Amino acid sequence: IHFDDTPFEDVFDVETELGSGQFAVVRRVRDRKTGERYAAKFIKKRRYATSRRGVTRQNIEREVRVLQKIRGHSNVVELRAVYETASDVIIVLELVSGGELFDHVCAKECLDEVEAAAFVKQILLAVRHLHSLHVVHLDIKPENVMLKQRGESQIKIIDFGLSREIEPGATVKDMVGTPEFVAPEVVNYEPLSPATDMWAVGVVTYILLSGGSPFLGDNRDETFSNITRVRYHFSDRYFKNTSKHAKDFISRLFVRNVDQRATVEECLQHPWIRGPEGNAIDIRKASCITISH
Ligand SMILES: Cc1ccnnc1
Repeated sequence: IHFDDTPFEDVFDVETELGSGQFAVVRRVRDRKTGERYAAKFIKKRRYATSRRGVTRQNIEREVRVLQKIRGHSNVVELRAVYETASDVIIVLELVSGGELFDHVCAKECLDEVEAAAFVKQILLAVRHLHSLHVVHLDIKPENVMLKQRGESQIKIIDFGLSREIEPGATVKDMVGTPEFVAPEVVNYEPLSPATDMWAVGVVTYILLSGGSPFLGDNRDETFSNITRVRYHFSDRYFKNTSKHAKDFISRLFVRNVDQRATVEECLQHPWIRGPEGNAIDIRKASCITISH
């Protein structure tokens, strides 16, 4: 990828803001020469070691290293270039403009199993790609999954700000992630692993099928207590007509013991994903192609 010293402003016109976080803002930019549009993530650099503002160089370099390592999968956002100014590091990414999966779900309140399974299958394919490279995402949630194009079914995981490389056998302990999506080992400050991502896939699946969050409490401590006690249920209101395959898929992920929790491979082999639901979008796509002849 690009690392030469051409100033960012000489190459791109900055257009609209796409999103912002604690120390980063994502803006849509346009390459003046080619007209191509990208998403540029401006990460504020930490000025002094003692400061709590901005991101440390170590963490910025980790995100760039992960993005470089995982390039080349259709469900993972593509890194295009990295620039640096006095105050920011600018990560130029492929533009994913279909909106958040979260908004797509909200628009429908919840999805039918066919559509949910097709989205979950793509998330599993992206997670399998990460885990095969010994990368764990550690912040899988609907806000970090976007539709490539509006009205299409291809999704991309877009944010790797908390991701890290975990070599097999190495242990990482950190209190990272978004409370309602974190696994018991995160709450208990025990070693994190690829299994930590799989718990989050369970939470996303539960939300896609019901519109509700399985462990969310009235406050952070209650949420954490629900998680460590694996306290959730399939309310009849949303799960009465949900297949037993879908419920079994989720139950295999909400397992406190990381050694017994389903892996990404086991999830991809699960009947709910391999069954008609998991492939329905492909079938539907295939059928609409035949219809359009
Ligand atoms: C927010 C975002 C991030 C990456 N690519 N497109 C959009």
